[in-house]
Amino acid sequence: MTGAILVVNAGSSSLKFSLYPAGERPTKQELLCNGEVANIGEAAQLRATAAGGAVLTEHPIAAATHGDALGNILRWLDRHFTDYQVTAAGHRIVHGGAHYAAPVLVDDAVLATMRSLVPLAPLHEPNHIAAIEALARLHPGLPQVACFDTAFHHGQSEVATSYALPRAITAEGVRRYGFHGLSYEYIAGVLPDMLGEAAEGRVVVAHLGGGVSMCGLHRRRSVATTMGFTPLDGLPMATRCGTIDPSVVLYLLEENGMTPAAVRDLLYRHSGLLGVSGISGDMRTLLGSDDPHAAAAVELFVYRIGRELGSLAAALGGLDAIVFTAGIGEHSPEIRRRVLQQAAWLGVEIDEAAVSGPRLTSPASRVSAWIIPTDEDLMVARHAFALISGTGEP
Ligand SMILES: Nc1ncnc2c1ncn2[C@@H]1O[C@H](COP(=O)(O)OP(=O)(O)O)[C@@H](O)[C@H]1O
Ligand SMILES: CC(=O)OP(=O)(O)O
Ligand SMILES: [Mg+2]
Repeated sequence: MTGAILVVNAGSSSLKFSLYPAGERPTKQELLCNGEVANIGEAAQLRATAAGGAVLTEHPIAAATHGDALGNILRWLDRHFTDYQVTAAGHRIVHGGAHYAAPVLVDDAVLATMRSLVPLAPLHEPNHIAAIEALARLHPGLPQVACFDTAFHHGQSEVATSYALPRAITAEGVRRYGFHGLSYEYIAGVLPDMLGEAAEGRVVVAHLGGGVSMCGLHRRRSVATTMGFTPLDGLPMATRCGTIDPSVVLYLLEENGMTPAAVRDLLYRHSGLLGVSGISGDMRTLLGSDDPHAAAAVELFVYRIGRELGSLAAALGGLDAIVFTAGIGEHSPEIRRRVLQQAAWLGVEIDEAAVSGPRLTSPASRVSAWIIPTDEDLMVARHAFALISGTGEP
C-alpha cells in the first residue's frame, strides 16, 4: 500500500477533490485523479478523471450533504485505487481571519475558529467545516491540514489592509483580508517559468471564476487585492455583488424592511452576473445569449475589472504584466480581449494572432498579458505534504 493525500475543496454546492501520492512533494505529473461531486442535495453526480483527462467514472450518487459526498468519494477511491490508501487530507479553506498566516493541522481549536468565521464566508465556511467533520468520522485519526485562502495576503502593509473605521473596530479584526490566495500563490510560483525576469516586477493576476478577484503582486508577493473583509467585496461575481456603497445595505434594511438574512442572501446569491442579467451567473450562458440584460451584465463585469486594474496598477506604482486565470480567465477569449482592449491606456498591445496564449500581447507591448491555468488543489497538496513531512517549504 502507498500513502496518498486527498485534497478537498468544499464549495457552495459542489465538492471538488484530487488525489496525489504522499511519498514526495506533489507535482502536476503525479496527480492520480481529480473530480467533483456536483449538485449536492439535488441530483448529485460523482465524476472523476485521470491526470490526462480520461473520464474514470461519472455516476449518480445519493448525497444530501457534503459529508455524504465525501463518503461516496472515499468508497470510490478505495475501489478504484486499490494500491493506495489515504494517509492525509488537505482542505482549501476560504477564510482564516487574522489567525492563520500559514496552513495548520486541524484540531478542535482550529475548528472553533472556523466556526467563528462562518458569518464572514457563508457560502464556503460551513461546507469546509462539514467536510472536515465528516472526514474525521469516516477516517478517525487522519491528519487533516487546513490551507487558507487568506494566508497569502498576510504580508500586505497596514495601509493596504485598513478600512477608514475607528481603531477599536479595526482592532476587532474588521479589515481587508483578501482571498483566492492559494490560486495566487500557485501563479506566483510558476511566474518565473512564464515571464522570466518580469516575474519579479509588478503583476496583476485576474482570477476570474465563480468567485472573482484580482491581486497585485510585486516580487511575487501580494501587495493589494480586490476582496476585503469577506469574499463579497471587489468585482462582480457569478452571484455576488462585489463592492457597493455600504449605504445600500442600510437602505435595504431600513427603507425596504429586509431582514439581515434576506440582505445576505440577496448580496451573496442573487446579485452579480445573475442579478444584472436576470438569466444566469454562468459566463458561458451570458456570452451565448442575445438578451440585452446578458450583454449589460458582461459589460459591467468588464468595466469593473478595468477600474480595479487601474486601482491595482496605482497601488503597485506601475504595471509590467497581467495574468488571466480560473474558469473565465482561462477559457474565455472574448472576456480577455475586452479587458485588454480597455487596458490599452496602460500600454497593452494585443497580439491578434495569439488569442489562446500563453502570451497575448505583441513583443513591443509595454505591458505583457498571459494566460496561466491555476491549480489550487496542487497548492493544497503541497502544503499538506510540507506540513506533515516537516519539509517546511511547499
Ligand atoms: N469557455 C468559457 N467561456 C466563458 N466562460 C467560461 C468558459 N468555461 C468556463 N467558464 C466560466 O468559468 C466560471 C467558473 O469558473 P471556475 O474557476 O471553474 O469556478 P469555481 O470558482 O466555481 O471553481 C463560470 O462562470 C463559467 O461560465
Ligand atoms: C474565495 C472565493 O470566492 O472562492 P470561490 O471562487 O471558490 O467561490
Ligand atoms: Mg473558485
